[in-house]
Amino acid sequence: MSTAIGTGSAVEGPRERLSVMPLRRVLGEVRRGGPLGFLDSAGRRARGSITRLNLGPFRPFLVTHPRHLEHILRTHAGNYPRGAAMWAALGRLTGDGIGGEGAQWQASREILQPAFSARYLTAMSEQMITSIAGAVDDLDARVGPGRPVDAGLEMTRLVQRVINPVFFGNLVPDEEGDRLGAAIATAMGSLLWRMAMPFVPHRVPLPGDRAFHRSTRTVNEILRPVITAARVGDREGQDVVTRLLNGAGPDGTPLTDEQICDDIVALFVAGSESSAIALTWVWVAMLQNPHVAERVREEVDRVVGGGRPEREHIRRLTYTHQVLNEVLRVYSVGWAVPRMAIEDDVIDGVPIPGGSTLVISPYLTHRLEDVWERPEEFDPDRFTRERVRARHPLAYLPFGDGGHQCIGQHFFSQEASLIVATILSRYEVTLRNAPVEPKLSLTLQPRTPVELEFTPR
Ligand code: HEM
Repeated sequence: MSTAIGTGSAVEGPRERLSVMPLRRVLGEVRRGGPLGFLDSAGRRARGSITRLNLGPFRPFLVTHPRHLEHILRTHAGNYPRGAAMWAALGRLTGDGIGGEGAQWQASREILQPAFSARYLTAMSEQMITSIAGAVDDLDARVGPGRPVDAGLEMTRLVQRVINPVFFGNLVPDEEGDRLGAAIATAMGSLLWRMAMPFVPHRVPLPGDRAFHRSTRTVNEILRPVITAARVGDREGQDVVTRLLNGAGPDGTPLTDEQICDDIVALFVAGSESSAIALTWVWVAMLQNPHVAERVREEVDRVVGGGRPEREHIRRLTYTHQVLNEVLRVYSVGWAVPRMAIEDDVIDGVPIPGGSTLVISPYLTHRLEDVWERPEEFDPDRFTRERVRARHPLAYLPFGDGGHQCIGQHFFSQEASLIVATILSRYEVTLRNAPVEPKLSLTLQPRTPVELEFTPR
């Protein structure tokens, strides 16, 4: 067996160049194991080679090997923008700024990036800690022995409380922030049909259309007055709304209210649900691996002690961060990252016609046997500094890579470590419904609601 991919940048290619998965095999695998069973089987057969999936009228290339990812996301990124047809529907909700491509995207990215830099987030950590402590105080009233709660709902609440000050400063009360998050989640869910059938014209009604219009009305009702109020304010805050107000588009003119709204919604869409699901997986993974949970708890006790976490604890929670990394390896919430080839190209000897869709799958890259030893095993020690350095940089990409790499990765890492530390320093946590299996949707989600029991320590 070749091990070259696992040893730094000397990357050996896959055994075959191109494999093809015919429609009858695709259908057979979906019938047997559902969409996730199909994905697993496609990954096992491909073993890193580029695979053409025959899904009827839609024939994307599935790409998983780090060397091929480097070609698409780094060295030839100009030929591979976002823009796969299925994503066009989402554009109705998120606009053409940070959720898009081209000059407007670039302008939004430049405005927003400083609000998510490690440096700024460190400065914001006190506020994050206070938001999390407040949200965990609220949780206190609902939990106790024999009173399990739905982890997905609770993690969503926590994530929204953390987002609120960073996005809106003090402009939106928590309850309105929760209502906004819920409306955006509904709008996104209601687009599933449009994403699955991008060829259906908008004048033809599809399920979800009404819910989409209702929830986007709610989003506007909440956001527009906030933007109007911020416009006439002193505009000195560092929150996302103020930064967008003070920023400019590619032609140097200020962003319109609609563009600001779109960028805020795009940030919610990209950051809120993914973080809540990832945090839900954190509890599942820890509690299904008690030796890991024990090590995390021991670290939290040693670093944080009995009180509230503090800013300087964040970087000292090294094992906790390794666990977060391993969770995102095994449970890659963003399991697919689509791209579109503009012009004909050749990747590692495989011709890619212009106009093709390519689906990069971090979920499958994170399971390549030539890169990861015993990939099915949950082992946070894969993320010690030395072992990370020894791997190809594109062997691990839960937050994507290249120009569109996730803007919120430090945000997630900081909020997640603080949430885990705050909860573990106050409660014993148990999982009531193990084992929890994943299912494939727009994101990789738990198949059933995750029930957690919190017992005060
Ligand atoms: C566990 C949590 C998260 C995961 C797994 C995740 C995953 C990803 C991935 C895979 C991409 C790349 C998409 C592409 O290349 O097309 C991405 C982009 C993005 N993410 Fe995240 N994300 C997470 C959290 C967040 C958070 C907390 C925020 C903001 C608050 C955020 C905001 C964004 C934005 C704005 C983009 C688009 C960046 C661009 O196109 O320039 N994400 N994310």
